[in-house]
Amino acid sequence: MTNIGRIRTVVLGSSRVGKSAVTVRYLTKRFIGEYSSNTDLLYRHDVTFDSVLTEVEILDTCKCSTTCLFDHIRWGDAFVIVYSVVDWSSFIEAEDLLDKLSKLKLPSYFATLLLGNKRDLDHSRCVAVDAGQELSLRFGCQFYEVSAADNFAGVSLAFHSLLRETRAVQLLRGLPIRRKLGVNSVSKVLGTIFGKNSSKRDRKKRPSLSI
Ligand SMILES: Nc1nc2c(ncn2[C@@H]2O[C@H](COP(=O)(O)OP(=O)(O)OP(=O)(O)O)[C@@H](O)[C@H]2O)c(=O)[nH]1
Repeated sequence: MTNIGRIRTVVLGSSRVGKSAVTVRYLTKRFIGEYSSNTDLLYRHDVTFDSVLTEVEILDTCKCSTTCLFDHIRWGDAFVIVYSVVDWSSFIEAEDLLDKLSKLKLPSYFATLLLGNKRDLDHSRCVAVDAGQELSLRFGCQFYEVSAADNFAGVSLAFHSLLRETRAVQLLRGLPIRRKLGVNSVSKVLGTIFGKNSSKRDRKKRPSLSI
């Protein structure tokens, strides 16, 4: 099994949208109704998927200043932006967070998941699924709607999907930069190898082996 290192995940969003609920649901499979915490909490756990062991750190944030938000953005490789489907203002805040993220970090350095929580409260819903989908398309991030209260599978699927993408982003960033060859350059290289493009003068210069 290969260990490719660490993924730092930050869970952001308005207060009371269920940031702690989704984090704890993902980590323990349990739903705990009330969390009394007014500080950020850092969790660590190891995940194995596709036979690769990865150390995952998850920072469950609480409301913080702009400076502290910038620190979180700098720190993270993966971001879960949570809103509640029954709270329109939390959706607006999610949009604002996505905007800040896209302005402060290069796309090759992170992956993002937009997570609409509390879908079990469908009767009081004020954020349509389409609105979430459109927002995620605008910012090129993943999108899931879940209920931390009702369902472990959805939360788990959403986190795993984000972690997979983050790992891919990290792997891509680790690749050596190669000079990109355009179509013309490729045909030129092939022509040089097979001698099709070379002029008469060039042909004379080509090394030849006489026995
Ligand atoms: N119905 C329903 N309630 C939920 C769900 N997830 C969380 N809650 C409830 O929403 C409230 C807030 O949940 P938290 O997980 O503490 O939310 P938070 O975003 O971490 O809140 P802060 O730490 O205050 O920012 C609690 O009463 C939870 O029981 C859900 O999926 N469905």
